[in-house]
Amino acid sequence: MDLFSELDQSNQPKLPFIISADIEYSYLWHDAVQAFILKVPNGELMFAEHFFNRKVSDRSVEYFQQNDTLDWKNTNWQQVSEHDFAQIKFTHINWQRDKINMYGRSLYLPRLTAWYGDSGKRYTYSGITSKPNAWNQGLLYIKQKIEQATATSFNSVLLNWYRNGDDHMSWHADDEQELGKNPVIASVNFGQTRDFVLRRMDDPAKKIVIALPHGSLLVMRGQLQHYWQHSVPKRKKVTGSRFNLTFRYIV
Ligand SMILES: O=C(O)CCC(=O)C(=O)O
Ligand SMILES: [Fe+2]
Repeated sequence: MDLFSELDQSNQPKLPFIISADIEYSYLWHDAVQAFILKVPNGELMFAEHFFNRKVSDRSVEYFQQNDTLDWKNTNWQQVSEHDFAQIKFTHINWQRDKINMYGRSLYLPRLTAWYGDSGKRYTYSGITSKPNAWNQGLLYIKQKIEQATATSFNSVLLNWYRNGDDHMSWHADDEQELGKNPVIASVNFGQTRDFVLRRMDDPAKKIVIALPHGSLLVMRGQLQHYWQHSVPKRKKVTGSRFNLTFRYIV
């Protein structure tokens, strides 16, 4: 019996990801930050399942939805009409219902979005170029915690609000030029748990599925955006809201 290998394993929690059998990977548990570091071909992920405590996480869900019109706890946001939504003034977050052009038709994105960042930075996502909203206290609090844990500085954040399991994000890579060559992207999650799925660009059957719960942090880094795509698929059984914040550094 190899006593020492057994000791090592007993210290290391099991990685809570579903990984296709033909992906070569290795991981370690980083006790100081209570996070897994996963190395996959052409990239690295860091995952802290309980990065923000319950109090901060619950408060964030409230903070993002506070508004002058509707009781956020009892609102089915998916059913608020375009007209009604446009009348609502959110207290902290300037939520948008963005439209994109697809094959000459204008369609709503299947989620709400907001972009915050240092002034003077322009950013393009889903073909939309926008100017950032100015930082507020809540977002700066979250940013500062993420910067400490990742030893990285960020100057912008894209917020996504998935109102229920119908809202989703299609396959893409965060490979916009303004993010630089090998960006560090830190993704923070509040509200309903949703699956985040990665797949190899050269072999889309190779997948990694990560359930991202309330208060979790997932960091993507290395060459990942050049070799892997990611998505947030529909989940019919999910009825409530999920908020995702991806912190980025715009060059
Ligand atoms: O909601 C998520 O977990 C992913 C968001 C994302 O991929 C993005 O904003 O680029
Ligand atoms: Fe992305």
